[in-house]
Amino acid sequence: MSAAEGPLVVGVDSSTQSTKALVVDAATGRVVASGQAPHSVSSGAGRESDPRQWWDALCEALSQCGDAAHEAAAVSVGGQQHGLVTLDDRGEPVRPALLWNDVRSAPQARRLTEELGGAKFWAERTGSVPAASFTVTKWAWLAEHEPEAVSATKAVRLPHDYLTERLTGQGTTDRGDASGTGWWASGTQAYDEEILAHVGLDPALLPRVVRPGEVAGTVRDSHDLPFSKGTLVAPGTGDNAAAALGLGLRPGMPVMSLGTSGTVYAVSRRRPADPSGTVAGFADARGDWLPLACTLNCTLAVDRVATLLGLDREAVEPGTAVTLLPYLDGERTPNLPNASGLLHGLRHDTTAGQLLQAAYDGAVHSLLGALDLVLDEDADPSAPLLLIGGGARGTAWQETVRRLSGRPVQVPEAKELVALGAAAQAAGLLTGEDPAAVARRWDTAAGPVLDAVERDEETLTRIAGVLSDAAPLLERGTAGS
Ligand SMILES: Nc1ncnc2c1ncn2[C@@H]1O[C@H](COP(=O)(O)OP(=O)(O)O)[C@@H](O)[C@H]1O
Ligand SMILES: O=C(CO)[C@@H](O)[C@H](O)COP(=O)(O)O
Repeated sequence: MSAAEGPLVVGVDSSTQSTKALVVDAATGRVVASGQAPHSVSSGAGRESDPRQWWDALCEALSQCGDAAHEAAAVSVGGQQHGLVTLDDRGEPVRPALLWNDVRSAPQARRLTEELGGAKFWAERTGSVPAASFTVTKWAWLAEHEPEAVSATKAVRLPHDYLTERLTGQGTTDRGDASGTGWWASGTQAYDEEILAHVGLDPALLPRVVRPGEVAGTVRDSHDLPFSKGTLVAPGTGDNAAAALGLGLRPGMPVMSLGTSGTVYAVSRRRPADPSGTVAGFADARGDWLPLACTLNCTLAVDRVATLLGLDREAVEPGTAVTLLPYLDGERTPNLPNASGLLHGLRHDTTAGQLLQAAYDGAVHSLLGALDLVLDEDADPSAPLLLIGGGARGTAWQETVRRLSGRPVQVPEAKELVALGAAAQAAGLLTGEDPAAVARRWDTAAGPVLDAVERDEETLTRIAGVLSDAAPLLERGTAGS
């Protein structure tokens, strides 16, 4: 492989299932080395991971990159959003982190919304109506169920903050990830002392919010760190905000990400505030906004249906009249945290491949229902939908999105847009450039565009009908759940 033309930077994506690291030539965007290592997530009632696993996975992913990682001049960490990391006075996790897809805090989400002025108050104040994913609801759940853990907590972090702090020794976060906590006011762009006081969280336990383009710190002097001492550390951000950087997004360009979570989002110049709660009014990692809707059931849920049917994930068959709402983990969009999966319309002649197609349709329907809401009114409706995340590699996902959206679909050739976005942020620290401009210079969004096909309104209407008719069942949940 030829020598790099510019300094090397490292971008990290610490997502739900694994950590990916890329070593990138800052001059050209060429990926010089890459690594990946998995994490485990608890099953059963909650979704938890030990943050130390993320660190071990980061070190493993970087060791797969070889010497290149040690030569990096700057690094940035993107991470799964919302997770509640509680640290003791030695900086060790008090308990495993409560992840974004843990729905146990749904009652606290409802209660907090009511106690502090309702959905409109929250949307105007923080940009979002808190669902069970938001960190503030997890803190309230912990206070109620494990008060001893709350007493032992001396620092509260998000997943990307935890990793950044292990590199620099300093507690920092950024506006993108802070905006998913529920205790960051989007109007003032600062921690919201009223909300914090309401949930009994001392602001002194929270990390400093580093500004876009500011250095979060430098790598500490310690022999067991995977970088050289003094390497610059960028603010990092949440994984969706990192992917927005990695695509060099401009307002009006819609993205659909298919991973453990499904997300749809776009960059906006206007601060979002959706009192219906469908759209989370996140900040992006630059200075704009990132209205976003997120589902809990995406690739893992559809893969699970394929496994149950004994099928390869691509073995879909057309012509289904079956509706499958794949809410295996409860759901956030629509907001049905107690829901489970639901099947309707099964006949003697239904094939396994049609059932699998119904699972894809159900997962994509939830995301498309929110797409128009995350786009500004003046966005071009014919702009291609950028399809990213692990699922974007799959033909069945691509074709389902194309058929149900009626839009052209662009699949970037670059696989790891979150890690690339983090790398672009690290490169921006070195060159002084806007990270999104860096990504555009690297041409990271380039990839084939699949032409639009006529939108399958019949399927969308059928799914919406089942969803509406089954609402009481989906709200109630199943016995024992
Ligand atoms: N070729 C493929 N076709 C369809 N799905 C895929 C393919 N490769 C990976 N996936 C899916 O991608 C998911 C992982 O995507 P990723 O975006 O890395 O997830 P996360 O960021 O949530 O950890 C897996 O659940 C898997 O189902
Ligand atoms: O909760 C959200 C967004 O609000 C999720 O998108 C998480 O950020 C997890 O992302 P993945 O691990 O699925 O990429």
